[in-house]
Order: sequence, then C-alpha cells, then structure tokens
Amino acid sequence: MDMDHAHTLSLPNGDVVKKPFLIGVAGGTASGKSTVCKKIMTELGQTDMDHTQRQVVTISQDSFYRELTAAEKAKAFQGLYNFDHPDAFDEQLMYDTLEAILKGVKVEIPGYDYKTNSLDYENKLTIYPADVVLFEGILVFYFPKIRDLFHMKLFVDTDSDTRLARRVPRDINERGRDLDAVLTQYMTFVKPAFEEFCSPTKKFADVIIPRGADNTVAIDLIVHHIGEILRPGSSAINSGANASSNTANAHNTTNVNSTTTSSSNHTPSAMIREH
Ligand SMILES: Nc1ncnc2c1ncn2[C@@H]1O[C@H](COP(=O)(O)OP(=O)(O)O)[C@@H](O)[C@H]1O
Ligand SMILES: O=c1ccn([C@@H]2O[C@H](COP(=O)(O)O)[C@@H](O)[C@H]2O)c(=O)[nH]1
Repeated sequence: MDMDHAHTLSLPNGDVVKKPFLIGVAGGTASGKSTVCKKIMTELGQTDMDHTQRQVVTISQDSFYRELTAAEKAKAFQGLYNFDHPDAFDEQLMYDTLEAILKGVKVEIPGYDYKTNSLDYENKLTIYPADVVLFEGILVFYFPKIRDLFHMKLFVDTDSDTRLARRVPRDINERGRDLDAVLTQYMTFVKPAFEEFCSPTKKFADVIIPRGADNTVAIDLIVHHIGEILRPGSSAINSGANASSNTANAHNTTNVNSTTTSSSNHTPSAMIREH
C-alpha cells in the first residue's frame, strides 16, 4: 500500500481510498467529550447527512469494553465493577480497529448498552472511509500504541465537581442506574481511576479544552485547524500534531485566551502544544 498523498492511500489494485485524519478526544467522565465531538461535527457541516456520505465520524471507546461474565454483571448492577480501569477495555481490538480505519478499510463497531453493561450488536455503527475520525473516551491516551496512532490529541478538561453533577442525573436518567449505585461506583472506582489513569494522560494532549463544549473559542480554533488540514493540497497533515511525532513536550504550550487581554489570571480557552 502506497501512502502517496496527504489524504489518500493507493491500494496495490489501483484503488484510491481516503486516509483519515485521526483525532483522539480524552477527558474524565461527563467532561463533555461526546458533546465536543458533536459540536465539531456540526461546525464541519456533518449533521443531517446520510452516514455513508459523512467526512467526519465519531467513535466511542465504550464500544471496546470487554464482555462481562454473569458474575461481573451482577457486580456492575450494584456499582461494584471497575469500568474505569484500563483492563476493562479490549486494547488489542481497539488498536486493530483504528489501524484498519487508518488503512481506509470499512469497519463495523458495536454500540454500547449502559443499561445491560454490554456491547450492542443490534446497533452497529459502520465506519466508511472518512476524512476525519474522532475517537473519544476516558482512556484513549492511556495505551501508548493507540496514543501513537493519533494525528491530533484533544483533552476535555472540566472540573470534577461539574463532572459529578452531570454524571449523577445522566446515569440515573439515561443509563438506568439508581443513586446509591452511581455514588458507590463513583467513589470506589471512577474518582480514583480518573486520578490514576486518565488525568495523567492530559500531558499527551496537543490541545487542552477547559470547560468543554462551553468553550466555543477553543472549538472554533480546532474546527479551523481541521478545515485547513482537509483543504485539498494542504500539507498540514504531515506537520504539527502528527501520529509519528507523539513526543509532546508538556512544557511547550501556547495559551490562547478567550479575551484579547492576556492577564495570567484568565483561564485559557485552549492550550495548544507546539511540536
Ligand atoms: N457544556 C455543558 N453544559 C451543560 N451540560 C453539558 C455540557 N456538556 C455536556 N453536558 C451534559 O453532561 C452530560 C455528559 O456530557 P457528555 O458530552 O456525554 O460527556 P462525556 O462524553 O465526556 O461523558 C450530558 O448529559 C450532557 O448533555
Ligand atoms: O457499563 C458501563 C460502562 C461504562 N460506565 C462508565 O462510563 C464512563 C465512561 O463513559 P463517559 O461517557 O466518558 O462518562 C466510565 O466512567 C464508566 O464508569 C458505566 O458506568 N457502565
């Protein structure tokens, strides 16, 4: 297979397929990862479009949870299963799937049913070769081999009180949980695992988005950058944030403020790392 152009791959049989630009979107639970992805897709004009025609698609890391045994499911119903530990995910399947996507192969990904804690093969998502693939989840930067596949890495940085305040009603209203189980799971697993496994991966991000989807300045900047990358003839895919140069220096950041004044007291709209 020949990687002869920034946006396409030439197959040995002469076919040319799209070479997607892969973006990782990490962040704590209920930080707004899905909402940020939706906003990016909307701003790139991808809503109200047949999914086979989409240039931008979003995949959730939750589609790569390992299947639970009956005993594990019984624990999960009481909030006593650790879904926030890296071992809860099928790392190899995640890697193989992203590799296939990067090769322009059409893949099928199951949905995830939070009410039954299981993969949902009735609601599969077919990923057709796309220009941009967003892969979102709490631990998408945790696994080094997977981290190295991303051309761009975003971290949605929402404070833990706000995340908990969002998670409780979401899990009760949308994920079929009761208050006791939500709080038990949060205090026993979610919070400690965030500190141990998710939060330390923030240093790998190219762009940190404080306040998530509320941060329209950061989202506009990201959308503009993606637009530049996708522009025909652009060489941007091979520069800047790049899958082959994932040695982001945690100290090498530029703060982009939402206001024109640059007082150090302002929370930055986005922190863009320079490579
Ligand atoms: N900026 C925001 N303001 C208010 N509610 C939000 C905001 N962003 C997300 N939410 C809500 O918080 C919950 C979690 O958001 P979601 O995007 O699903 O987070 P994640 O994908 O990180 O788990 C959802 O119910 C969503 O509607
Ligand atoms: O069956 C499950 C699977 C996952 N979870 C929790 O979901 C979050 C990750 O999803 P977000 O949308 O990023 O919040 C993770 O913290 C798991 O604890 C679950 O409760 N049950």
